[in-house]
Amino acid sequence: MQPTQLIKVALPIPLKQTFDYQLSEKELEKATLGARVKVPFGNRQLIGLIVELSPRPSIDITRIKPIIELIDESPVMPEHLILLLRWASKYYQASLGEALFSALPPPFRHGKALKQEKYRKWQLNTPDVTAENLNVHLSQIRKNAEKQKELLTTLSQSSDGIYEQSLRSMGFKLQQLKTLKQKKLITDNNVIPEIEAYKRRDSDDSDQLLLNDEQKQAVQSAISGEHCFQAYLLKGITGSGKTEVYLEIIEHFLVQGYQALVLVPEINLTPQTLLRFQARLPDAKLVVHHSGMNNSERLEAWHFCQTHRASVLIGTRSAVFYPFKKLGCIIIDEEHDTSYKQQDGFRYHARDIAVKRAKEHNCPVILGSATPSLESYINAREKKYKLLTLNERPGSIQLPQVELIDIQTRPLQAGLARPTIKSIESHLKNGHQVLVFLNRRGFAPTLTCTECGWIAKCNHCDARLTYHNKGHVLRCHHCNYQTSAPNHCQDCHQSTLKLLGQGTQQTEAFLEQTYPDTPLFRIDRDSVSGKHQMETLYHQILAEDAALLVGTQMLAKGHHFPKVTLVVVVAADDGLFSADFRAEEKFSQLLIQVSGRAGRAQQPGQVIIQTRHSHHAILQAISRLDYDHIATTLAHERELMTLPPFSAITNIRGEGKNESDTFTLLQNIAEKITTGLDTKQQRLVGGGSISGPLPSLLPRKADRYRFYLTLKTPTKPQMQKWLSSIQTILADFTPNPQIRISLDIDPVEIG
Ligand SMILES: Nc1ncnc2c1ncn2[C@@H]1O[C@H](COP(=O)(O)OP(=O)(O)OP(=O)(O)O)[C@@H](O)[C@H]1O
Ligand SMILES: [Zn+2]
Repeated sequence: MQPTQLIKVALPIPLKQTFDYQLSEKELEKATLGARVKVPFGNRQLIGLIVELSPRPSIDITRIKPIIELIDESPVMPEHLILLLRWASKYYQASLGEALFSALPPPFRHGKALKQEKYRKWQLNTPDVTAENLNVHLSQIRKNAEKQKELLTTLSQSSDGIYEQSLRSMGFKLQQLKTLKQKKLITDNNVIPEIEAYKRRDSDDSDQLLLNDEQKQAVQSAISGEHCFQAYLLKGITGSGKTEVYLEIIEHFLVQGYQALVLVPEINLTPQTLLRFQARLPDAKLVVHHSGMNNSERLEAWHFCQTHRASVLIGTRSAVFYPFKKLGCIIIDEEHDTSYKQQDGFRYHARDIAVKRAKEHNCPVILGSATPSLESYINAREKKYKLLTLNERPGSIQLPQVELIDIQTRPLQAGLARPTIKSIESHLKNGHQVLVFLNRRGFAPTLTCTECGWIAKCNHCDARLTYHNKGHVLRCHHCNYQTSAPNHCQDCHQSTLKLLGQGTQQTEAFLEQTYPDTPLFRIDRDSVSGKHQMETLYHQILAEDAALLVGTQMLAKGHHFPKVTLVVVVAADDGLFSADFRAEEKFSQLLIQVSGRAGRAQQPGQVIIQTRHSHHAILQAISRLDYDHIATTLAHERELMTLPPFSAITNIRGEGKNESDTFTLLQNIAEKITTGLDTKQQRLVGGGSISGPLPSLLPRKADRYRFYLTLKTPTKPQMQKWLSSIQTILADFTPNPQIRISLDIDPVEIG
């Protein structure tokens, strides 16, 4: 066997290496990088991706097994994407195979064949067969094979071939094509259908808004670099028209024949967003990617991007891995949103990958937000990203007035203070809409006994059970355990049970009772399932005048409800005090986003934030909607404590059924890592430190105990060096099926 008949294959398994297989000569002719193969692996058969042709063998050549089948004759994944995922799998310490296969649409993972006929063109086998000598060849075809003759004649009339799809719609069969090919009369090749160039529309079109000066300036800066890499942070207050800026930038690149990738958090990929893009870019071939799509939709979207038949892809996190022919720009909307971080399996950060990707494609990337992540904030401050700012809302629209109402000593009704209720009343009376925000579903988060202090807790998690009035049940929001709600205390058996705290159902019940004639819409994960329902609700809300909207962040982020003039935050303090060093950042981002839903059209907006800590500096700054102050303060604190972005961290998580075994395993890993650091390595990793094991924020979830270790180094490259040197240490801990160890690089959440 020649080494040239070998390939390296990445398999969707946690093992980090790639595997050698051999091909027959015939297979070798057809094999390409990025094509799939079916291979034997132990006593299983797996689908893998070819990541190297003719490599040097990594094991004794006689032990290399042949593949079972070559599935594709053209790549399902282009080379540039394989390179990107190779980098990402290294950075995030995942196996290359797992990274590649998590990027591919699911049907590809299961070995489904790539549909080629749409793109296959057939023509005469020139120069042997031509229109001039056609009769000679026709006479070689069997007399009664009329269809074959007709097919050959048809092909002779087209100089550059005919798509297989067109031939089939003319009534020709695949078998006839194959027979003529066997006779060497015709040939086929895969071609990419041309797409029409995008045409800029007249600027007097009604869908196109006249940008204000700030917007114009932002667009100008972002397109001035033309086609070369530059990251921009578009910091624009809520309702300042960031989307219009994105659209203008995208159009600039479409006109030049480029494609655009737009990443949005799951919650923002609403039909309104799509309509807005379609209305503004009517000639753009738009495709979407989100978790609710079925397999064939995903496959089609993938094909369309790969062949440049789609010019704009709007998608959630994993859209960052779509193949593009000619990528012109990347937009990351609400770049601070933590849903860009994948929280299990291949734990990548789509924002960071997108920036890397823009570098590879040599194109600009625009990160937009009213409340940028501290990472991007600092990158802009250090001039790594160019800062573009929008400080005003277009037209004469003002930012809302924010008022803090201290509820420490006030009587509350269903969590609402008297002045809050009064304001709600006055906005409703004026025919406006009120959005009541409460980041907790269910009726009440705690059921307790007033006699003995018993609290209803989940049997499987370290968490309280939430009472849901629908069905009179207690439910765990972490593992979905559910039980019917007791009428007596489970400890002292007295009927002295009491519900504490508010969830959306309780606020809904109270408001429904108080304003029986006002339409009320509750929007949370229990009441709204799926995009269509949200879409219907959205239209109903738009059609109403005075109305009450009660909901969780599902309602509070990214939406544009023009009639909402009052936003009420029922309980602001959840999340202000937490062991998570990012808690204050996330808290401020959410509250400023929620506040930004008020007064987005002509009517001025008002925001009421109820809190028990109205003097807290963060809440004070939120009430001025002064995110800059918050970001600067938090950045200063992080710098003092050398926390990210002023250092790099990695969490090594352990999850197991037995608490002490899990703890001990992590402790042993920590010890091994510490003793493994000789002085030279110490220098290399900049005196990196390791802490823990500590219990996760939720120490037990679904009967598994969770601990984590934290590695910290001054910089990301140092972290990368350290991680590659401790790989063998981690691999040495024989995989214990009872305990799962995973690495989370640049984590956004503690456990
Ligand atoms: N130049 C403009 N002239 C008039 N209206 C505009 C202009 N730019 C944007 N708008 C309108 O302002 C509203 C808010 O714009 P958009 O949704 O783009 O803001 P945003 O910055 O993305 O807001 P958020 O971050 O709060 O989601 C929209 O209704 C939009 O049509
Ligand atoms: Zn639970």
